[in-house]
Amino acid sequence: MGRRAKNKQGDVKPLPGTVPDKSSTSRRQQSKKKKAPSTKNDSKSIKSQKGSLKKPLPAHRQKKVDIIDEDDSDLDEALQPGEFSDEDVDEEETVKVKSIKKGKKPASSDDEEVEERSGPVKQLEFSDSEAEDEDLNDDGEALPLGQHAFDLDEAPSDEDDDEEELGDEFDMEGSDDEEMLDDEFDDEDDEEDKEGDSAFDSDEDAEMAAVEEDDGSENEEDDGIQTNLEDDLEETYTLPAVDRGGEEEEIEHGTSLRDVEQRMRWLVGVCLSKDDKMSKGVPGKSRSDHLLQLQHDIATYFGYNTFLVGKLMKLFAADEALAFFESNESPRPVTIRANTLRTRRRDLAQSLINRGVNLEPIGKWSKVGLQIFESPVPIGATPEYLAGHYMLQAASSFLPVIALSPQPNERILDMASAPGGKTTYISALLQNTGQIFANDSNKLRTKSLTANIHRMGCKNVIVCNYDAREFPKVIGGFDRVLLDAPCSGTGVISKDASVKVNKTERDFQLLAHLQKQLILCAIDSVNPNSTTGGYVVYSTCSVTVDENESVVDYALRKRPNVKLVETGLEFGVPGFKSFEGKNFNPTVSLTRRFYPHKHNMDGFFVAKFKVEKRKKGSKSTGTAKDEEDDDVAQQQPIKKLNDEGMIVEQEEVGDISKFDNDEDEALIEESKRKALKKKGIKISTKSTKPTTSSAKTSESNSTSNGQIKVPKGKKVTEKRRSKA
Ligand SMILES: C[S@@+](CC[C@H](N)C(=O)[O-])C[C@H]1O[C@@H](n2cnc3c(N)ncnc32)[C@H](O)[C@@H]1O
Repeated sequence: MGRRAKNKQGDVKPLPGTVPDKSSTSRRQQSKKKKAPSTKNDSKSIKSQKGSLKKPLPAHRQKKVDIIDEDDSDLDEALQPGEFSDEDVDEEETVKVKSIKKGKKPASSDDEEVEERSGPVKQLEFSDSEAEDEDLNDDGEALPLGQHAFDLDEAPSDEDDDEEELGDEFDMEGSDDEEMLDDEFDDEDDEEDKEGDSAFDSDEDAEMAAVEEDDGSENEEDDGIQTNLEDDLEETYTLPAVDRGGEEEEIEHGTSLRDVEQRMRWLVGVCLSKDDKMSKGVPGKSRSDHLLQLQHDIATYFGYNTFLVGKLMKLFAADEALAFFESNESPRPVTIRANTLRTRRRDLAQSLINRGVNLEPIGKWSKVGLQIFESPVPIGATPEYLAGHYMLQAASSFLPVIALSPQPNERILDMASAPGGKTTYISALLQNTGQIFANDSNKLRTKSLTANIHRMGCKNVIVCNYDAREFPKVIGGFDRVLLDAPCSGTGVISKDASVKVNKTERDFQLLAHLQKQLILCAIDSVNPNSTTGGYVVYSTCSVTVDENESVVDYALRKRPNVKLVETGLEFGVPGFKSFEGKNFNPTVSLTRRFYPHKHNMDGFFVAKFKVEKRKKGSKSTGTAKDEEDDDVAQQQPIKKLNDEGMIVEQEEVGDISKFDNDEDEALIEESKRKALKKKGIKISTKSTKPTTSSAKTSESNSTSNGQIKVPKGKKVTEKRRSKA
């Protein structure tokens, strides 16, 4: 059981919709509650997954690892609403980590620790040589270090355009067709729609009405009710939230959090029961009633708003939902990524072991990851860290880069890249060849990005500061594009508990809208003629369907020239093919979901698209902005360069497709002139006017395929690759 919510010492705090009946039977019934049997066995049914990180030790065996990352000290200020970054949290100043790895004796006292540190240097054995065999992925391309080839079937084509309108994106109605999340190793054909298993997807009301009629009473004291809990229960539970119709009201005064926990576990067992008559539950109450109470109890116990609990419960069966919420109460493992531009993982591991760090490889799926169990030194301030030998990086954050599978000499766009965990990984996989355009719309965050790029020794990165919806107008024709989208952060609640209470339905709508705009821009920024690539990877650190499968399905509908392909990831559960009554493109099952309770890593989502050439006369040739016609698009200000090359808000949303090269050139010249002036070099205005050579420069700023080359200036921190 995870740690309790903050309000554990007091009485149950009122939460919207968690309603006790203060006056009548409900209250009376509450006082008669008895401990419910634990549903721990139910939770056990959630399998531990391949690729999972090692589970945390009990709290008393945990020690602190100090993580000090100076580079990211300004990230919190810089982070804007809706811009949750998994990396930010990875690089918090202090993180509790698991102390001792499985099978190793924990240091039980400080003396023992000292002894261990000064003892003989441990030798790590790495079975996976970092320099060895070059794997090939399913497209025949060489997989970079840290990746394995998997024999995966070719994804079915989705060339047939689905003309379905985007009308019900935000439909929150209950579903009668919701998939259970299957074990990822199950054959897809074996996947079953387990209707009714997933929280809130079964409507039992009609049946329960019949049951009520039969019973002739809703009174739980009715002797006629038979449950298999009777031996244990003198009296049964009540459903206070349900008894008051779920209205917002003061709740359950005097009910301890312990009582709520017990009822919550009991409710899980009731909701999982296959018995349509709900004989294990409160007489006269439907499955929906029990689920509603479970939602309220989870919200109360773990300190969420009921809206978010309801939204997240829809993803899981009741026992898995509880496991998910419990896992959000404990920290994920501290992991680092060895920077192969500066060192090898085995050398890094040895150096850290010499400092007394207890670590081991992250798992077979990565050749560069290390899991840190305990460290006597701040892991974000070791000499190795400062020298750029590693990045503090959540395990989940490796996944989109592995899926992207960048190949040497390619041109890559990382659309939302700060603070650069993934950018620097891509750079390492490219072995400092090619070019990475690392973009982020948040100017302050690009500082951390730039700092990380320098620390890690990345020489192939160009930092840009645009609203990513301006791509590909800024520059296009990329071999691969990573869109690690701004999201709600529902996958990283263990790192940012504020998500529990600060998200509304509107937030999810706005984020999904932005993500849909961004994904079309990502697709349009890819060169479909790329000989080595032609891929987009979309990822979020959120588990909601709105931000994941819905966005992917939207992209498939709007861009008939793209199809989903295998991510190449060894584990993760398939994305939902349908949700809340809405069917997605069946290939959406090629996307992968990752969960804290299954994989012991942050909740994450990864999808990989192959971008093909557009067929002549095919639809959807407009920009992402053209295609979003509701008011949300208009709320996003477009930015442009000021005369110092800085991004500034533009009052009117102009047509970004109408780039004015002359105007750009004048701005660039003016910017150069100011920069020189700052250095004390004065140039007459005359000399800055376009000359033949500058005209040539201007000309050469447009490539044959219409891309606008990025001029040398503030935004360009590294030289461009010659390939372009
Ligand atoms: C999940 S974080 C990216 C983390 C990053 N990929 C990494 O691995 O370190 C999302 C980022 O999107 C940026 N962002 C938000 N809206 C954006 C937009 N319209 N265009 C570009 N970047 C945006 C935020 O500033 C934030 O840094």
